[in-house]
Amino acid sequence: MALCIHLRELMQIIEHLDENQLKDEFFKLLQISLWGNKCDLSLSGGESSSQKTNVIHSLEDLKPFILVNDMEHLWSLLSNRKKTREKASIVRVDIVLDNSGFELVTDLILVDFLLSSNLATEIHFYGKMIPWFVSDTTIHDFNWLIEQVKYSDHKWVSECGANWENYVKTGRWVYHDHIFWTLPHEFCAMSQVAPDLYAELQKAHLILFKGDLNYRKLTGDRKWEFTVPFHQALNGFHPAPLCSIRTLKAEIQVGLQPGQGEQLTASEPNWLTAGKYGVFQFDGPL
Ligand SMILES: O=P(O)(O)OC[C@@]1(O)O[C@H](CO)[C@@H](O)[C@@H]1O
Repeated sequence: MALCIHLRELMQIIEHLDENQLKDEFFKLLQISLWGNKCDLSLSGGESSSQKTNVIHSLEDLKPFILVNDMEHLWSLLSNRKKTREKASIVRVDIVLDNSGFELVTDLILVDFLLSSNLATEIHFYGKMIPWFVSDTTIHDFNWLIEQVKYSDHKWVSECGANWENYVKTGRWVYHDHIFWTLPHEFCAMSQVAPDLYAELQKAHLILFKGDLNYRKLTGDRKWEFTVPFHQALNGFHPAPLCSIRTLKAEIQVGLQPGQGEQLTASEPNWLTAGKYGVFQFDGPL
């Protein structure tokens, strides 16, 4: 609820924000979406992991836990495109969703902001046809959430839901299903196994991959050295510029500075799996 209210407050002033203020807000909403990925039933042992404190107030404290931070690349890509594009041209951001519930709210708020700030003109979502893990987003969860938000008793929250419904109706938000997301393939096999999906992703100007499972599939779930470049670990999967937004819950991480992984292992043996650390890891030309 607090996030929807934050978004509505932002909408009131968005036209008056200068470049730096807009960038600050973008970075805030990116981080909220990152930490939204902490809310995962696999970490809470099935207990509800809804957000009880307002995450907006914790962002500064959480910054040291971002191990790779390519948020600047995302800003450069989208803000340059906004400056140079023709008026009627499309800027498409695709988002490969992860958990439903709180994480999905943070994702919808982020992409609503992208449209409202004209950093993007169209958002394409990818959910799962069947959940891989219990909390994975399906079309049912996506529609249900929009409906719940729309019928909130709080006027501003319900306005958010009404806007989201309208985005879907007018085609500014497009939801895609594809069986590939619940097949056992790593993403570098997509162009062979699901060329239609790969071609769809190629239409994006930026693809956001949410969560740990998507990171594992992006990097082929291999035991890479921590310093291997992200680009290399993607193993030829480059449909469009992309960014993983992920808290670490599995024993895999690439693109770190020399010694960074070893230092963390020495001080916090479970740093790879506890969901305490996060990354914004970008690959692509700017
Ligand atoms: O993709 P998510 O939701 O961020 O994480 C799901 C996940 O934590 O569950 C598994 C363990 O049960 C992990 O390997 C896996 O990555």
